[in-house]
Amino acid sequence: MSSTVDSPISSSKIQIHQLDRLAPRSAFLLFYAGHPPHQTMISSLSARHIARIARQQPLRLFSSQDSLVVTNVHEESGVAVLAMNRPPANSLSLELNEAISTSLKQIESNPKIQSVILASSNPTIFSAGLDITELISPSDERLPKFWNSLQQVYIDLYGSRLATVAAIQGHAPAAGCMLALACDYRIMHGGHGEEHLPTIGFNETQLGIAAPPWMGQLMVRTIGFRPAERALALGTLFPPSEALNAGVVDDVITEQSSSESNEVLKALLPEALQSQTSNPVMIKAYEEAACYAKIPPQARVASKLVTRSESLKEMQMTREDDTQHFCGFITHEVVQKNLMKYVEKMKQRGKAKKS
Ligand SMILES: CCCCCCCCCCC/C=C/C(=O)SCCNC(=O)CCNC(=O)[C@H](O)C(C)(C)COP(=O)(O)OP(=O)(O)OC[C@H]1O[C@@H](n2cnc3c(N)ncnc32)[C@H](O)[C@@H]1OP(=O)(O)O
Repeated sequence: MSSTVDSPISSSKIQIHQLDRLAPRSAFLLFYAGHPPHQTMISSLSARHIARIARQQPLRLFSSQDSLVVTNVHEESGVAVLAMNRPPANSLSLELNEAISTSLKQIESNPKIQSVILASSNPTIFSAGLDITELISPSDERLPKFWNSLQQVYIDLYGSRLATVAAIQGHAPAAGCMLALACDYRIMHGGHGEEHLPTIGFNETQLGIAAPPWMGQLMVRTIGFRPAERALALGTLFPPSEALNAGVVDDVITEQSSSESNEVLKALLPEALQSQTSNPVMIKAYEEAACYAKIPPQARVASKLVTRSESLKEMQMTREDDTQHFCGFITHEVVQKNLMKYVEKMKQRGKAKKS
């Protein structure tokens, strides 16, 4: 038996072939069909259940509005998109970190996909870094779990078999910058006039904290020792042109979106990102991702291992110590005071903006 299900969240159609007999592979089947996956919800439905609903009515696996991450794959070009979707600022909570790792692994499990674009459904913020509320008066149980989930995102992104391209539409401070630096290629939007320039960098010292060694070293490996040493100490947030000059990003796109939407992007982007089909950062990110996807994968992955395996090994070896340092540091009284002050300032700024 074969039936087709109209997906409410993308224009793609899912072919369901003899789904009743594919119980253990149902999530895979949906994923291969190009449907944005959401592991929790998919795994909570049995294949038999899905098949029954599929015969009767359009299948709504999840709503893109309440997914922390939205994904889609375009097998023809070998490119996928993984977009963070946690309003208002894509700040990294335990759950968002886990969703990024899970979705990346799901994309990796499709042998037809060679590249992934890491993007944001927010057109002005790539990611605001760690969710600062995770750091204030944290519980003893959640804090190490939270940090572990961030380490895991780094390991998964930096060590991915996929070519990873960061489409940085807007701000990317601290751990938001880490996500971008863990990718293979970074494209940043040049901003809309001098007053609305997005920035990228490790601003931790401005919050009274310091980037952990693996994050700091990521900047060192990207822009070189001396510039990184200075940027880390000062907590520099680079506007686009400075980020390009320093080598924090590989490309800056200053042109405005055109009115014509790009046909490939229409097929590639998840519904939550359909407004970005004429966005020059996305267009460039797709071109770059497709370019990587054409390189013989074994050779591409081997070359990535040459530059990344040592630091990944080091990360694995020091991971537990890193978690202990982090928890000790964050729960220190002085650090807690600094963080509270910072959040207070952030809230005041938000209020002033709204009034
Ligand atoms: C020896 C070893 C020791 C190891 C020790 C380790 C120590 C820890 C290392 C941690 C490493 C990583 C750290 C981080 O990532 S910390 C987070 C850093 N991020 C920031 O500082 C960004 C703060 N946000 C901003 O500057 C702006 O919001 C931004 C430029 C991103 C966007 O500005 P915009 O004007 O467009 O938007 P708003 O400011 O109005 O923000 C919208 C709403 O989002 C909320 N928000 C923003 N950022 C965060 C955040 N990071 N966490 C939680 N919430 C955030 C903001 O409050 C607004 O909310 P409301 O709409 O409710 O007002």
